[in-house]
Amino acid sequence: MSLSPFPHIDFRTLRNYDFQCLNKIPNSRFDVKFSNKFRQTTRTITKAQGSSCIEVRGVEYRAPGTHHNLLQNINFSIPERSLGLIFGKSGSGKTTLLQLLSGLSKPTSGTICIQRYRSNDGSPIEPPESLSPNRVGIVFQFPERYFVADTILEEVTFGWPANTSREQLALKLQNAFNSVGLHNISMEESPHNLSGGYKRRLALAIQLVETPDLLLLDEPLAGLDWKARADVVRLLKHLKKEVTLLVVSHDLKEFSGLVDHSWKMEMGGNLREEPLPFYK
Ligand SMILES: Nc1ncnc2c1ncn2[C@@H]1O[C@H](COP(=O)(O)OP(=O)(O)OP(=O)(O)O)[C@@H](O)[C@H]1O
Repeated sequence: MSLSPFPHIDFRTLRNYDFQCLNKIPNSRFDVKFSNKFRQTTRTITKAQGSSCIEVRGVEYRAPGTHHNLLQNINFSIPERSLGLIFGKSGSGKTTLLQLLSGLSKPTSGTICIQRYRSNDGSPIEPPESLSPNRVGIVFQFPERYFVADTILEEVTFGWPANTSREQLALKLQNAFNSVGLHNISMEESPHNLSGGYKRRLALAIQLVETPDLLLLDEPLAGLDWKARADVVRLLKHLKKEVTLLVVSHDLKEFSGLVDHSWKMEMGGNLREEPLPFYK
């Protein structure tokens, strides 16, 4: 029996997301889905977005072959290089939303715009630059279940285009591994032999080699012991200086020190802004 929560997705190809369906609009800023009011909605968003990395407006989702929406009129935005957290009961629709944001499924209506406003050296980009689809990374819940290779090197480079130069690859790997504190481990080791916390670091590194501007994380602390949890939280605190993070988690206390914006997903798929409870 497959453990995958997404049995329809071939995880072997996931790192080469097929986003072509999302690039229909020239200069579209990675607009996913367009209701009949698409043009009007897009104009409104352009005015409103300031320096947000992601703008979600009026997004609804109904799974194919079903009759009710799993997500209802979702609206939110996240500024660049900040950490947003979505919490809420099991079954409320959090993972479904991440799937839409990552392009794995398409909204029934509404728009999702992901843009970057600064270049890597921090200077502003004018006008805002469209993100190519591979600028969004996603780390699924229990990502280690989907490790497929015998060595860490193969795991990280799985699915990379054959024409990537060795120099390019080495540089990207070095940066990603430094970011997650994996620089001291052997690339020849099996990913399955790593500790729980190091497996999560590797899953993050796999996404970071692509240098995404937006990284989505589904329950990044699930199944880890207290030490590994603290480790991952520290790591994310460091990472949000480089990349915009959107985390789905039940672990509010652990994240309370690093969350910039938070939303609660209500049962039935309604998202509303809600500060985290205060923890001493
Ligand atoms: N393809 C689908 N067809 C019908 N219903 C679906 C489909 N995918 C998800 N659902 C339903 O949508 C609801 C939201 O699921 P989702 O996994 O997004 O919730 P969640 O908030 O992430 O839950 P958890 O915290 O347990 O991961 C659930 O009731 C689920 O059964």
